[in-house]
Amino acid sequence: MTEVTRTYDVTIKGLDKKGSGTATIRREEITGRNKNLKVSVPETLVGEEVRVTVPNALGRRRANILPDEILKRHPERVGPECPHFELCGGCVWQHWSYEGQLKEKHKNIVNFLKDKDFDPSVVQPVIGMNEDPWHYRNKMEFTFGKNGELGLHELGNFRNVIDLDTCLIAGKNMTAAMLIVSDWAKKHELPGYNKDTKVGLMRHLMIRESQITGEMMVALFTTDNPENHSNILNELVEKLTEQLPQIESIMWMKNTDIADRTQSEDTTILYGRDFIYDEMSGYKYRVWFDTFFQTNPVQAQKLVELAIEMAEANKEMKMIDLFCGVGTFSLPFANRVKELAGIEIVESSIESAKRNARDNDIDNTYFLAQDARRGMDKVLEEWGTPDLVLLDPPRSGAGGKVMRRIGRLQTDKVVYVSCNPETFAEDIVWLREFGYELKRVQPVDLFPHTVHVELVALMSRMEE
Ligand SMILES: C[S@@+](CC[C@H](N)C(=O)[O-])C[C@H]1O[C@@H](n2cnc3c(N)ncnc32)[C@H](O)[C@@H]1O
Repeated sequence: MTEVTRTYDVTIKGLDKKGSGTATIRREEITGRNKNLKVSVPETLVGEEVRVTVPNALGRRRANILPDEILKRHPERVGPECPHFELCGGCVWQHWSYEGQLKEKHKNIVNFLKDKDFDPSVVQPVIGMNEDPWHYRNKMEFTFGKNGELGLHELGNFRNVIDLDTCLIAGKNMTAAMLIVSDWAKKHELPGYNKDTKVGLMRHLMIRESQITGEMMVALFTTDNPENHSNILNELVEKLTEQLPQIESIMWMKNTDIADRTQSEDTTILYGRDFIYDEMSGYKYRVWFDTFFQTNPVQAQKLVELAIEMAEANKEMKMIDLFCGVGTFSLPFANRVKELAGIEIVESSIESAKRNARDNDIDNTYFLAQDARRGMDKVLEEWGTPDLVLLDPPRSGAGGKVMRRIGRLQTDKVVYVSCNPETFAEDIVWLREFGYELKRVQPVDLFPHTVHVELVALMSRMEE
């Protein structure tokens, strides 16, 4: 029998890493043999019965398909708040009650730890944004579509852009700025960049907004020089600054690289300066367009407070802040310890960390721009041995070499801040080998309505 487009009713059995429901469909192929097709069904929940239409796809073993209909609803299913939810790839769990999302995030952490034989009872309930889990982001990157749309990528399709008129996770002023740029670009029929043909002018729009100082940055990423568009740029600057006087930086970036990233070969300041001031935990930071700065400041501040509490830092201690970025943890810690060494691979972040320390009258820090492993060797040689290590690696984790290096130091405590429970669980296996015990894991939800979760964990050296 020939395989054709067919509709199936399936039960969602689990969730994949992207937060989509998963199910298996047994179906007859052209050869007459029955084969399994694994389907990922976004916007569904475990236990739900859903109807899906599977397109004709011979020999395919996996498919990603939006549901036609939910036949049996999960009790925690809620109506999405955002009108763009169904198509927009920005947040994947708006159909799930916030409480349900937090329980799932907790369960994921517990499961990753169980897999590595850690005691899961040390995992505390996730600290969420229960009062208001919306408009939490201080940075957004929007994309221009090839037909002039401006918004976020379509769910499961990076070629298409959803033309947004609202975004419920972005700060409200950020949406207002996005709409001003969107109207301006459409009025002047500025062509969006086509990723296939590599032709077109407008690529990305980055907006930053400090929730404390209120300062905003608007950065346009394009394929051309601003001089070729000078007749329409004043209009944009006037509109933005009239309606949003808190904007302190408007920039035009030229980016002709094929990589689909917000990077700049040549930056032109159209208005104000090339950075904004932000604040976190009471410390002042300069934030450039390419600075890694925690995107949910309300919750990030909780991470910092938890790390301080777990570390029990005191003025006798020397500590290393590994993967320190611009110093989000370094500055508050530096005021509590004798000396702090920060290590980070991105040179501009280290320059920024040094400047942030100076701006905040902190003079007991030593910052080094180097990769974590070599940086540790150099710090130990030139600066000395720490009494405490704090690490906050990227999603890929710190890796065995770095973790063994930390383990060999035999500090009493290691505080690990993680944005990926899977790599966190893999990394801390190494510390266990060096005699450390997992004492406490406190998850914090920095990204409501997405699958991501952060955590702070305390590892202590076991008594001999
Ligand atoms: C999750 S961020 C944390 C930054 C900082 N702790 C904060 O909260 O702002 C991870 C940082 O690790 C840095 N990084 C990535 N790979 C690295 C490596 N191999 N060695 C050192 N730093 C690295 C990134 O540039 C980034 O700043």
